[in-house]
Amino acid sequence: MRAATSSSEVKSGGIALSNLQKRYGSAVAVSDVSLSISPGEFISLLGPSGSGKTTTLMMIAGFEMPDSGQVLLDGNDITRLPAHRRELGVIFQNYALFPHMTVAENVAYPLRMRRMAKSDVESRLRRILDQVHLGALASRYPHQMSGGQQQRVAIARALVFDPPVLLLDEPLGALDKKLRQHLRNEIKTLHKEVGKTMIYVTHDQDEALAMSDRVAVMHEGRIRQVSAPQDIYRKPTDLFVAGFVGEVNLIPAKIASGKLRSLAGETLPAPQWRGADGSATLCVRPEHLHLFKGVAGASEGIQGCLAAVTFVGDATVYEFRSQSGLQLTSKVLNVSAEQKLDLGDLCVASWAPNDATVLTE
Ligand SMILES: Nc1ncnc2c1ncn2[C@@H]1O[C@H](COP(=O)(O)OP(=O)(O)OP(=O)(O)O)[C@@H](O)[C@H]1O
Repeated sequence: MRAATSSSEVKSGGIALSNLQKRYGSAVAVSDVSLSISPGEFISLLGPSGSGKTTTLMMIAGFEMPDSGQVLLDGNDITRLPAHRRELGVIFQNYALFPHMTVAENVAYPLRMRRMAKSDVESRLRRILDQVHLGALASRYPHQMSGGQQQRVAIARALVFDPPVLLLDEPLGALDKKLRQHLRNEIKTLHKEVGKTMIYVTHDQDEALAMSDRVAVMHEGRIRQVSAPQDIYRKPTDLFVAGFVGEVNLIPAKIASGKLRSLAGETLPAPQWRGADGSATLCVRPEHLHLFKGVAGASEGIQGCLAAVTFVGDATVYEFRSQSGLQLTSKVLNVSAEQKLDLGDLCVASWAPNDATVLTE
């Protein structure tokens, strides 16, 4: 028999979005978004400004109604349910704490709204404040705390009523870089501890890659790819994703008889190609592109010369210009002080076949 719980049924936090569509006037903000999120998963919606991330999150939260499509929570259609009846935790960039309430009062607010018994409020409050390391600051007011501490209060307030899903809209956007990094680790740890489904909106690719089980990359209202962070970076399936996440060299190519050639006719190292002949773009990350000095006549790769060398601390960035005018970037970690290439050196740019991704439109 299932253990007795509070009034509502226990929810496990699985979310399914099915063909969600939202327009503002004639502008399409979200177009045909479908996504299945497992209970306990940490998923990021990543994309540039205006790509539809917040609108998607707001439709899950119930603050926006889709024009068509469905939002399911644990298999139940909640598309038309008002936000306050969805019982999902929501955290915004600007904390939205009540300035005249202490930390404890802010965090306890959702429980008081639900008319929870005072003793239960106290025990829940103590537990959640400990979890976000705010136990010692319970009687402070928001203006007496740093931005990072205020954001922790907002997280505690969203978690205190034990929602199955936490929706976070750029929660670290207002903080400086060091604090962002610190808090993203804290949120990740908290995610492991509480095991809630977390849906995290960000335009910061490092944040999305570092925190998520999966990343959904959005562009112009559509999801372009949903994959584990490693696959988003190593195996982009879409030109927008390849260019948006990390740095990449994009080399226009032609495929003939399964072989890839640059437009200047050079043979390009690439994984075995089994698709149709035609045009393609070969993607190779700067850290995978190697420059070999003076090997004119090499059987694979692109010939050219070194156009710029930039020392960036942990690495050196080499700008290479091919004989046909292509500009490519190679990044080499500075493991020794030795620099093997000089400006103007003739060299061949090449890479391991499996480090390249071939994309066709
Ligand atoms: N209330 C609104 N009225 C009119 N247009 C809107 C409204 N909300 C969003 N939009 C438009 O819908 C599109 C998607 O906006 P959305 O806020 O979802 O993008 P986003 O990816 O979250 O961007 P950002 O990172 O800048 O917040 C944008 O073109 C935006 O201008």
